[in-house]
Amino acid sequence: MVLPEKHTIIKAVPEAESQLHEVRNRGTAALTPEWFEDVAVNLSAAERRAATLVTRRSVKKAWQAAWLVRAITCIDLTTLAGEDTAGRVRRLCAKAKKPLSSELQAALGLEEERITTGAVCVYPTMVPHAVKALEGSGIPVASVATGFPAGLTPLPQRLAEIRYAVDAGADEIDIVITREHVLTQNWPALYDEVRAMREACGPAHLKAILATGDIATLRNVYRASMVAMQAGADFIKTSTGKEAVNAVLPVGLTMVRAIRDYGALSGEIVGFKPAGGMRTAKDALSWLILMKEELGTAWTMPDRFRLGASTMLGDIERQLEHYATGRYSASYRHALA
Ligand SMILES: O=C[C@H](O)COP(=O)(O)O
Repeated sequence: MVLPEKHTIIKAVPEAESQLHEVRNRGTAALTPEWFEDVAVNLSAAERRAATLVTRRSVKKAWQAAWLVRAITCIDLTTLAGEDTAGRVRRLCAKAKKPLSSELQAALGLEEERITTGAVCVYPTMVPHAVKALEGSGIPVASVATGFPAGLTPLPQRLAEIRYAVDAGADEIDIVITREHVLTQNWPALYDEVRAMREACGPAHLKAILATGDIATLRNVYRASMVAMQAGADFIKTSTGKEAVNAVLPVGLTMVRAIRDYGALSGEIVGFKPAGGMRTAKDALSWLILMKEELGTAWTMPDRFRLGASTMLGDIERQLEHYATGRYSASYRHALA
């Protein structure tokens, strides 16, 4: 069955190999506090804006299916568990290479399209397994590093961990920042730390995890976002998935406004990755709406937007299956992701 809206859905599939933005964020030559020290963030205004963004705009039918396909292409399919094994990583990579069954792709009119997730995200010692399993697929391997999730190991070890993951073949490094630097407003220390991490990454893209659930206020979130970007982060990311509060929209709104402001001041482009606690297709749609409304369509593509999630793909598959067949499949059929 080819749906009449086929073209709407096909347009959702980004060009192949577009996961990594070619142009890196150069950051600023030195910490520039004038860009953030006087900025205030109003919590209730951010909450109101985040709530109306997702209720005002509803995405239906073919458009919804299209957006869900786009969401898949932006997922950093993640496993960050103590019980990770080579086998588990290989299964995850197989899912990343083919997130939708051939039948479902055909039912959506996408049989000719190459649909993959945006990346696979793993712990450093799992990188070699992921690199091998994804060889030739063009899917980037992302590795967390720097003492993830707390980041409280000495800096030389954290930098060595980045180099280990890059040497093993990671294309992207998800670093965690020292939350204490934010809580004590020690912006020079945060800038220097992220700069050193960016150096250690070499050609690998750096995603800076701010662990926003740990840094108390939206003002801190805005400031930490600015400092990480000034230090050369290619992406800023909300959370590790291990904090008590992970990706939430008012925080995301604050971060994307910081990306917008930083872009206007520096001319540089930085991507955004909400991560942690996102489980449903509806979550994916909410974040895509936020990106489109605040930063425009270019920020709904995998080179500028990723969804860090270990389990969201399963619900997206179910919703797409419902769209294509009118029936919901049992969730156990989509157990892996
Ligand atoms: O970066 C990704 C997160 O660790 C995934 O969190 P999650 O398991 O809550 O989806």
